[in-house]
Amino acid sequence: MVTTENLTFYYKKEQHTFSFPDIFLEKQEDLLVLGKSGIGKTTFLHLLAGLLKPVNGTICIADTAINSLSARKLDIFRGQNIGLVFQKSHAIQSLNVFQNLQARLFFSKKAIHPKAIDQLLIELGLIEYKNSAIQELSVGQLQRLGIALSVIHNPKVILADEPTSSLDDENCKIVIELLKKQAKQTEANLIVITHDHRVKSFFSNTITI
Ligand SMILES: Nc1ncnc2c1ncn2[C@@H]1O[C@H](COP(=O)(O)OP(=O)(O)OP(=O)(O)O)[C@@H](O)[C@H]1O
Repeated sequence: MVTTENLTFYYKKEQHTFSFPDIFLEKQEDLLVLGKSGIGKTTFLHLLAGLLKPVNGTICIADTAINSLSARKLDIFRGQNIGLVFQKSHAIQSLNVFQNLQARLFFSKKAIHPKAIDQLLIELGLIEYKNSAIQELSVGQLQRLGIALSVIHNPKVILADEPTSSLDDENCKIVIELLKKQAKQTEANLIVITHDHRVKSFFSNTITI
């Protein structure tokens, strides 16, 4: 469950103040956040992820008011409960695909059955790249690895920032369907922010900021 109330934020006091609409997502509910370039979509996502602190308002994820947590507790909460998908995968270049997933699990302090990594790689069409170097992956494969890295620890919320903007139509569809499938399997909320209107048809719950 994800709720926000009266969220405002500014980068510097003398700069523009962002006011974001309240959201109320029940368990497993998806949300697509649309808005033109520069309007504050990434800022909103970073607030939801606890990477930025709101000036006013509250953010509640899985019954936890994340803006009231200390920096240390917030880091732990994020590591365990939030999956972040970026436009480009943030994989560690010196590790292979499997090692990246192991590292992600290590940092989230969550244990899963070793076979669960293989299962996820099968679902994301990456099993044959399990021992590949990151540099050997295509853009679509890298984006699918980004999804694997964001869901391997079974987060309560998956937050995706422009996950499709560098992808062709076919990979755009694959990535959105995989995100939705993974969210469903782990009973997570999925929040996608984008200005890519191709994504609109996949979501019934949409807000524009
Ligand atoms: N760290 C920062 N310091 C100061 N201003 C910032 C910072 N990050 C973003 N901004 C400004 O805040 C505004 C909103 O940025 P944000 O990235 O949230 O927009 P966006 O809607 O995600 O844009 P896009 O769709 O182009 O990625 C922009 O004007 C941007 O220049």
